[in-house]
Amino acid sequence: MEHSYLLAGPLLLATYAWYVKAPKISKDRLPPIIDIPPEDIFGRPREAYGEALATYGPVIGVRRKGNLEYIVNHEYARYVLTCDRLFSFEQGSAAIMNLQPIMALTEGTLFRDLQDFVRDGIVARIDEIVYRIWPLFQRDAKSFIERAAEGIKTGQHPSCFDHFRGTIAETTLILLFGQDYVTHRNLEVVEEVSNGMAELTGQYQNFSLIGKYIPILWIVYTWIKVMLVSIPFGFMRTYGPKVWRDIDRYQKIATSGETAPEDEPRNVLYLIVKTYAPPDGSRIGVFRRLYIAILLLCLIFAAVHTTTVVSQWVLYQLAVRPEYLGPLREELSRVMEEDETGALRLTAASLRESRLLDSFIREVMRLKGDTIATMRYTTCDVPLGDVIIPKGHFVTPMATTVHENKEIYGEDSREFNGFQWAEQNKEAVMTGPAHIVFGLGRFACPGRVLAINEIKLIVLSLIGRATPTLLEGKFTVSDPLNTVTQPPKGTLVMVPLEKPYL
Ligand code: HEM
Repeated sequence: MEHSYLLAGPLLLATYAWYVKAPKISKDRLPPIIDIPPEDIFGRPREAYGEALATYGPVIGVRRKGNLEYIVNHEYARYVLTCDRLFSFEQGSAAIMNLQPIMALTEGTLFRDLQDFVRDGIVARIDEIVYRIWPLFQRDAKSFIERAAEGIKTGQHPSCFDHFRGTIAETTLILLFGQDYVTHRNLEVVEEVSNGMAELTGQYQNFSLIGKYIPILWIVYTWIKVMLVSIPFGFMRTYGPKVWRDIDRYQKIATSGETAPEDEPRNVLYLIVKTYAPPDGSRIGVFRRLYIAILLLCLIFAAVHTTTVVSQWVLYQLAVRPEYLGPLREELSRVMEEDETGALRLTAASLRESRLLDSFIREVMRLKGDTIATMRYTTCDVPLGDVIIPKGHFVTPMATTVHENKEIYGEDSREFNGFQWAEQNKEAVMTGPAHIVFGLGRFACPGRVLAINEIKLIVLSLIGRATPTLLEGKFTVSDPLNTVTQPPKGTLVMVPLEKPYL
């Protein structure tokens, strides 16, 4: 063939591409790839992954929703979650939540910025926040119990999840933007955004056949629906003009030097504007404003959905364990404080004192069956014991092996013991190598202090007025692979107390 030497270039290129792509790790050092059928992954993940780990060793590879994921058991959970140099939180979380385009646009700073704003804008002010939000929880608990009492007569039971998602949405709105944003439409949009982001990040993917079997199609569809329709036409249209004006207003307040720190607006948007105000006095630019919108959207999503879900797990567990109600109500009467008018209320100090409830919440979170909840991504080939996980892959600890580890929790590790953590001084917000509900290490959930306080407010304001029961006497797990963002399935019925505590 004439000029056959011309083929040499493409051939060399192909050989080079093959060399680069081909794993440089010898086959016997790669973790075993285990074929777990999708129906087991989605239907009985704890057992399916647990059996595979027990049979093939502490690190296995499993294909799920189009990705090869490496799963580790309790032995390596701490190492994987805390060694950021080898296992990237940012890349893992962005990819698993379908947020890579946003990460690319924000040059990877998104998660660190979220951490900082939650820490400085929320956690540092938790006492004042609880004082501010207690009346909302009181109001909504009261109205829920009235609706529940009506429901007992008519058989139309109100949804506790929807009701308190509204309360948490309102709290979030106040904390992020301030009281003057609280309108019916704005609240609806917060809930829509929270739902939209939940869809975008795959929280309902396990319920959809396309999501399970043709994940790429599902991702493209939800991206278009949420990013091109819900967010621009919902969030941007409703909040955009006011947020734009407030950024200008806040920038003036932050840079004028005329406002005393105690008179500055006390919301996260102000803190963000103050942080990003250019030192030369110029206006915050359009791209920075877009980034601020992304931060706020992520915070809405992180703050509303998961907390509401966990509050439901706690209430459903209380409904099937009525023996815990007496001590918890006693604790409620003990920790309530009198305000300046003599009325009883819960404060941040009362919530810190609610040690039994704190312990109960920790136990519910430990045993609710989280499986794949925290994600990392290898930044290089990483040796783990006898195997090497190749660069550029997802790695996740199987949370059930951590939370039910017999070496730590004893032979009865799956037995529910609601008050054990009060005796052991382990608070619900404390993370550790044997408790990874909020993740672990530098990127552990920054909002957990707020979340636990909100859950306590919901539970105490309800059990002080009524007794939780379940219509069918039991609940089921709606998505066994996703207990973090899916509430249990069942009908919660609150039976009003004759003599309420509140
Ligand atoms: C019970 C409720 C909640 C649960 C179970 C939860 C759980 C988690 C988990 C597992 C992570 C990943 C940690 C890791 O991979 O190591 C995370 C991250 C995060 N959470 Fe939460 N979370 C909750 C509530 C909240 C709330 C109320 C907020 C905000 C106020 C929040 C803000 C965040 C943020 C911003 C991140 C990303 C971490 C970062 O930027 O470094 N979370 N959460």
